[in-house]
Amino acid sequence: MPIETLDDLAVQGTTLGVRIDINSPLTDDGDLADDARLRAHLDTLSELLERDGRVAVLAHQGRPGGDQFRNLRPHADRLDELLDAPVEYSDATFSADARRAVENLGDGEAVVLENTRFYSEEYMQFPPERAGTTELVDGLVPVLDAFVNDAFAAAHRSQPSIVGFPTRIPSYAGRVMERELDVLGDIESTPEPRTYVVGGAKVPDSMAVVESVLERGLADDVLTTGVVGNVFLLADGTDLGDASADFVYEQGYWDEIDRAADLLEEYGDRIRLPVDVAVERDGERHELPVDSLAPREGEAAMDVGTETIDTYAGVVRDSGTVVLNGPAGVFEDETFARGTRELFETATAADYSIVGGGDTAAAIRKFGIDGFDHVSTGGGAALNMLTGEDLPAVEALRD
Ligand SMILES: Nc1ncnc2c1ncn2[C@@H]1O[C@H](COP(=O)(O)OP(=O)(O)O)[C@@H](O)[C@H]1O
Ligand SMILES: O=C(OP(=O)(O)O)[C@H](O)COP(=O)(O)O
Repeated sequence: MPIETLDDLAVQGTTLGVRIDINSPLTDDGDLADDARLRAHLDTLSELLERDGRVAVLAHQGRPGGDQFRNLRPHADRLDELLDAPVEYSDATFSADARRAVENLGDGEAVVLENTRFYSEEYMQFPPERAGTTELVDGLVPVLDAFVNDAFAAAHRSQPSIVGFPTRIPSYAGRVMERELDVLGDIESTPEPRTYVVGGAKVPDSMAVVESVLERGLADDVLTTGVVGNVFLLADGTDLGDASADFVYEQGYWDEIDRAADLLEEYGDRIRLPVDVAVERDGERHELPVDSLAPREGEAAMDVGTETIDTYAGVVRDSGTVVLNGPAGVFEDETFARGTRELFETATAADYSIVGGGDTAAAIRKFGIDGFDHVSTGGGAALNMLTGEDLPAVEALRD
């Protein structure tokens, strides 16, 4: 069944729940460090407001327990600056206060409701029917006429605010969702050979994708960087030192080492591991080859090393298609930004390049890199889509 879009929605005077993904890097003070994801949704939001809709924005920020798990006030303030319409902030998500804030909207006005993940069920995965009976959905449905899902970056999560509303009220894809589905829908026709560069810190997501693209023969090469690369190195028997291993353990990713070992056994010829890594020693970047690693106490692998960058860059340059998700190191710290900056720059040289992810997009903007064929708002979502997997958000809009 085709998905309905904003072209199919009579917007004027209707109250819309609009799920967007403005999950962004924050400063230590909780301010926005990058607003790329907010800007990405401006088309959808301004269109709905110009068409005299009443917009209740739903969004998440961070993960429970993480240092990026904060309220959405800075996001609301920034949207208020960026949009040509009044945007209020409500510190409630689905309570009577939230409903009041939504009911008080006039035509062409918006309110940003509080971080959906402040509510515990929102961080669980449910089948759509069950998601449609959660408190969040139940609480808001009485004050909404329709739902718009523009949160492509969270489309791989079967969470209440993503898949619940379409079981209850008419639902539509926003402009970001529509564009991403168009561009990413057809990976099998992109030029070969295809190289997937996976990095960043969301190891289970990356592992699932690596498994899928190798199994389906979509990837000719998988280049591992970031924490993902560290996990593969640990799986390969490299002693990365306690600091790197503790980091993986603290994130709860210990099982991923076994998974990486299985993947190396089955597809080792197509998976590349870093041959050197960078640690901080005496306040400076210090590179260590992995075959003679001697990290000292407290030294964690924070970036891929120069030899790895050069080898990977060669593979990337010769690729027909490069799909890239996740920074190669702790790019926020200039000492460890080299791997990310150089690999990302090289990726623009491939015949066809797709990059995605919140932090990935932030890194691209930080380093001023352009020339990618498509910069997706989603990281995990884009990769999932590129594996041919169904995205729960899209299935929910279809049903
Ligand atoms: N070796 C590393 N050790 C610790 N953190 C890392 C390392 N490499 C990358 N990171 C971190 O990964 C984070 C981004 O990961 P992720 O959220 O998976 O990316 P994206 O949002 O693009 O999908 C960044 O904050 C970066 O500092
Ligand atoms: O940042 C996101 O995904 P990404 O890191 O894959 O780009 C989305 O907001 C989804 O967040 P989640 O991975 O905590 O569910």
